[in-house]
Amino acid sequence: MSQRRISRQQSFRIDRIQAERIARASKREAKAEALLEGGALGAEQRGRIIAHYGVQLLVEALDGELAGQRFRCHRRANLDALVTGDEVIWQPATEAATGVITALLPRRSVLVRPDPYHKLKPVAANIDLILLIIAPEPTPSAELIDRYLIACEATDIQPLLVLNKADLISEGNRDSLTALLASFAALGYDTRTLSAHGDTGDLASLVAQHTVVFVGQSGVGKSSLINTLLPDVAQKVKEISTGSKLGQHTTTTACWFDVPTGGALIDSPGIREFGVWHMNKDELLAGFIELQPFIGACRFRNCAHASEPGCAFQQAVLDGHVQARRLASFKRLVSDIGTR
Ligand SMILES: Nc1nc2c(ncn2[C@@H]2O[C@H](COP(=O)(O)OP(=O)(O)OP(=O)(O)O)[C@@H](O)[C@H]2O)c(=O)[nH]1
Ligand SMILES: [Zn+2]
Repeated sequence: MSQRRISRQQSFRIDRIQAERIARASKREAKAEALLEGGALGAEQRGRIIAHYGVQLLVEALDGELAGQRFRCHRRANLDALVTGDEVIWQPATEAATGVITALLPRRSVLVRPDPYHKLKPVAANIDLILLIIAPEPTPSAELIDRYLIACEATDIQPLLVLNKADLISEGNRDSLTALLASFAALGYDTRTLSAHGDTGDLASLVAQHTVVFVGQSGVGKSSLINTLLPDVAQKVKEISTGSKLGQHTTTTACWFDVPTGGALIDSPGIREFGVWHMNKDELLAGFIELQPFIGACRFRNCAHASEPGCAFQQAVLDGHVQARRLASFKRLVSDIGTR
């Protein structure tokens, strides 16, 4: 992936948008402080961020008599960025279905992506399973899968590699697809083969036990899988991504969907692109889990893992501990960031 270069004109635009954002932020925080000073708020309790509505956040109450109900909330000034999936402390206000968020509870995981200034911004929190979807068509690229997995490793969220469109497996592609899945299974990644249009295997029960996101390249069947598993949700995601109901602010922010059978889905166009974002050299290396035991074992400290004598990575390939394709992929990704 190449970093986007920002033209002068674009950068003025970004500065203006940023200034507007700051102005809006101080306004919404002033509102939260006014509500807090007013003193007419209900008891502090736990809630979860479900979506962003422009300056307000939609919070679902997690405890007590309000559990399951949703409240449009302002946020205190001193809070860090809040994202969908965050668990928070909030207080209901006197106006119906509104409230104030006063604290962010610790995150179990967070997905981040770079903003136009290359600063990493959180986009969703507390996800515990990434469903990385591939399919016979579009033809899967092992290197693209590597990149998604690197991004997963950087988040500490468990990935599951799912080959969708099993009905399109034929004599012509069976061996290569089987080998592809096996090569990632050999690294320790869990895999599934299923079909959004047919047998979805244990996907429903997996989703029911987790907070999941679906990622993968365009056309692999993410929408179809969501549609098969959660028909109501698929429709809502569509409305959000076209911005038809909730306004333009929601087009890039993630939304939380409770799954009727348990578990939840967080989805947005931005999240679906997860994994093709910028990564630095340390993250790249950390993302190749099978290389970890060999880090620091090369003879030369600045080893490029090419043809140097005493390269532990090359030796690991010769010894059958590391796949040659994966080492080549790692080196290509490192050289890509070096030339940007
Ligand atoms: N044969 C077959 N086709 C499928 C299956 N799942 C999805 N498709 C088809 O693949 C195409 C793309 O599916 P989508 O669900 O739109 O893919 P997506 O990953 O959501 O694509 P983006 O929205 O572009 O990210 C559609 O024509 C689907 O009908 C499947 O299991 N079998
Ligand atoms: Zn080396």
